[in-house]
Amino acid sequence: MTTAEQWTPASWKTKTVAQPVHYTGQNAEKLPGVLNKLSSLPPLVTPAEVERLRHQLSLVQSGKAFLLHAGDCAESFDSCTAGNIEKKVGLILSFSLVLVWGGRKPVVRVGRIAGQYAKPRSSPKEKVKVKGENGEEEVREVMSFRGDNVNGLDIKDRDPDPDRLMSAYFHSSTTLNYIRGLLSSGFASLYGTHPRDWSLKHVRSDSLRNSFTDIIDSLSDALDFSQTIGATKGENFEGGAGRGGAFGEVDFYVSHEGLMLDYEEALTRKNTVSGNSETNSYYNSSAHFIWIGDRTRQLDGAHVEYFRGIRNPIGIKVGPSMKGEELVRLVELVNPDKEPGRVTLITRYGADKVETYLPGHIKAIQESGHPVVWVCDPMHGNTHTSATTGLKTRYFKSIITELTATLEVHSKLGTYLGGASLEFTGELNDDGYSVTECLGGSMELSEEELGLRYQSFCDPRLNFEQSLDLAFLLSNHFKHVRKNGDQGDAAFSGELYKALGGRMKE
Ligand SMILES: O=C[C@H](O)[C@H](O)COP(=O)(O)O
Ligand SMILES: C=C(OP(=O)(O)O)C(=O)O
Ligand SMILES: [Mn+2]
Repeated sequence: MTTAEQWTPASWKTKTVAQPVHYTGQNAEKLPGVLNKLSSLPPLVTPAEVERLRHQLSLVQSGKAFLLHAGDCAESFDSCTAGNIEKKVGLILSFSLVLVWGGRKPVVRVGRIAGQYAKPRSSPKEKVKVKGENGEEEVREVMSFRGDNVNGLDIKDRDPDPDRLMSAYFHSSTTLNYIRGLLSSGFASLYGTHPRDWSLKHVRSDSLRNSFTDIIDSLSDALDFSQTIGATKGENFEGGAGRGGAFGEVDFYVSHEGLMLDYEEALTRKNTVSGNSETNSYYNSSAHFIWIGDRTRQLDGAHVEYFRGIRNPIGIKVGPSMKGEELVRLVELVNPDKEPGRVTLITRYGADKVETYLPGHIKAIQESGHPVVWVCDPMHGNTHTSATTGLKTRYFKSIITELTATLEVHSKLGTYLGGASLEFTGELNDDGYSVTECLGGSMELSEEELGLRYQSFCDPRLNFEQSLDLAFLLSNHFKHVRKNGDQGDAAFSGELYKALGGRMKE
């Protein structure tokens, strides 16, 4: 292992790269020119914004705020449209509004947006059915789709092309520019939907609809009241009056998996400014927050080497194969000075595995004395292929069961579940309908309906309605904790939870 002194933005190149992308022929020749250009382009985010998020994450860690990390599994260049960005940001704002209402705590919003273009895959190759020259169907093996900044979804476009890295930069910057514009123009309060506009027509069960209606009524009343007395214009968590947040009206941060290290290195900048950021530190300027995936977190690997040298707050995905001692060594490597707000552990085991793995991970970290933010990703351990359609999907009930189980373990061990990491989207199809990628929820989406509007390029996302179901549940939980002072047991197992398919304890 190299020492801290020997870190450079390029020192990862001396290590083994998991999930590598190989450019060949002319594409390999093009790569240095593309990276050179990327390294001279302006940063997408600034050191001061990154420091602000670090600070807010340290508040999450101490239980004073909650982190909502959410968005697409994989963004695509084609879906970078004004409408889609508005719907995605709108859902994050709506979700966080519901949480703030229940928990009376600030929510730190970090979108999986403006750069989430690279995917690790279970297998580097996949088999696809194509029409042969004589019109007959044949099976061909092609490189798996690795996200728009590597190759294309079209099977004729699977060779990795470095021009896509440049495109990723410009699509990220366009997305970010529009988000900044929206939020400094009053989107959060003026153009985002008001809870009273949320339709509950999709909710199949009458009692569930009544419960949701009650929540929406109380939330809307609270909003109307605070607007009437002008409270929303005053001092708030975002630090400053009115539109004083980092992104205008409210703070909003962007994130992606830091998978393509060539790209991350090219966007790494040494900070020369002093005052509101660390002089001479290296910042990744492609996003406020980047994370290491569960497939690329090897202690002696290239990703950990790159991540340990940047100043940004980072996430680490923690799955069932992580050993307790390995987790501590990893956290030690990326945060030797035990700085609060620097490391967020995103656990993703699968609903049935939480009790087996999470307690050991929590105890190992507790004994090490490392400050971390604990976040639950209830999505990635709960993916399966639907037998009837062959599509990847997730049950809403597994998602909420993983969340409940995680909350309970944290409650028992005296740690704070600081956030949720979700794959969801508010995007609509041309006819105004939500995507159909996950099963269940209050709309009781069935296997037969999965194929109707399956638009994800990688993993299945909760749609607007299913996301609000989850927001109501979490919000209810926080309200319960606020009023009763406990975190686990009854808190997440009431009528709402049962009606939405959560697994009740025996
Ligand atoms: O988003 C996460 C991974 O990229 C994804 O779950 C991998 O999916 P795969 O198993 O289809 O490769
Ligand atoms: C790849 C992802 O997750 P994980 O690394 O946890 O599988 C993801 O968050 O899309
Ligand atoms: Mn995913």
